[in-house]
Amino acid sequence: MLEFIDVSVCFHSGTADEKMALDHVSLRIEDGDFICVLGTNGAGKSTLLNVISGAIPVTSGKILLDGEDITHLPEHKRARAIGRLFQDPLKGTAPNMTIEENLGLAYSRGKRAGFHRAIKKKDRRFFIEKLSALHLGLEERLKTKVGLLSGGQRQALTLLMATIVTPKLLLLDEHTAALDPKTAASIMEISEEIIKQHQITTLMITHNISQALLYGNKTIILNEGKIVKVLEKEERKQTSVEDLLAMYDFV
Ligand SMILES: Nc1ncnc2c1ncn2[C@@H]1O[C@H](COP(=O)(O)OP(=O)(O)OP(=O)(O)O)[C@@H](O)[C@H]1O
Repeated sequence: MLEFIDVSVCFHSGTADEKMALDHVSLRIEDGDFICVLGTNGAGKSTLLNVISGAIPVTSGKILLDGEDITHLPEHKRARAIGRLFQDPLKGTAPNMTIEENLGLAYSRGKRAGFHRAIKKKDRRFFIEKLSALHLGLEERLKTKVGLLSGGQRQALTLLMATIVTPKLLLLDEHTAALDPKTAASIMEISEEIIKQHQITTLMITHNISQALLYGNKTIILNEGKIVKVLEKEERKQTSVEDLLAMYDFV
């Protein structure tokens, strides 16, 4: 379970550019929750994910993961428990390394031998099995350098890398936004399958309102650094895209 207790993030405090990107946010994310995060540009969505991953520090408040205070835990230490995907498919994989080397790195996350762990036959079989499940033919291309893959193939690989050791939390930051509609739909389908199969607690930022009501079990709406709405259960089922558009200005 992830808990935000009165978390604020203020950029350029005390200057003319002062910006309260998160404004006293309190939130409880239960194990297995799959939460879609909506909000206008600048609402604070990426900042929310950035403070969870440790990419930026909080100004005040606390973040607890499974009861442990991770507020000041460095990003690299949180990375063992938190998988993250960005809009840009080029982030998250090493282009000059092969598919199997990239998977090997992700697989050794949290293991003692770390970077230097050699890829064993058993690992290779496991990678082939995982890649086959993506239905992109990548299992035939273990020795291909990742820089040669298309955006969609690369995003699928990043998703696999982020989840090959099941994370406590998965953060998806508009991870299909840069892909063509067909590839985006396929990556979304693969994401949902992996999340469901391993019951991964997930936060997904999207600008697609119908997607935000369709996927996962909760939808939260951020505005000016505050959570202005949490939709779940019956209320979520009965909310339409038109309702949300009428309530909030998602420009
Ligand atoms: N590193 C930073 N330094 C200064 N200001 C920042 C920084 N990161 C974000 N901000 C500001 O904080 C506010 C929230 O930004 P954030 O990126 O979290 O919004 P967002 O909801 O993800 O927007 P978008 O949908 O455009 O990606 C914005 O006004 C932004 O300009």
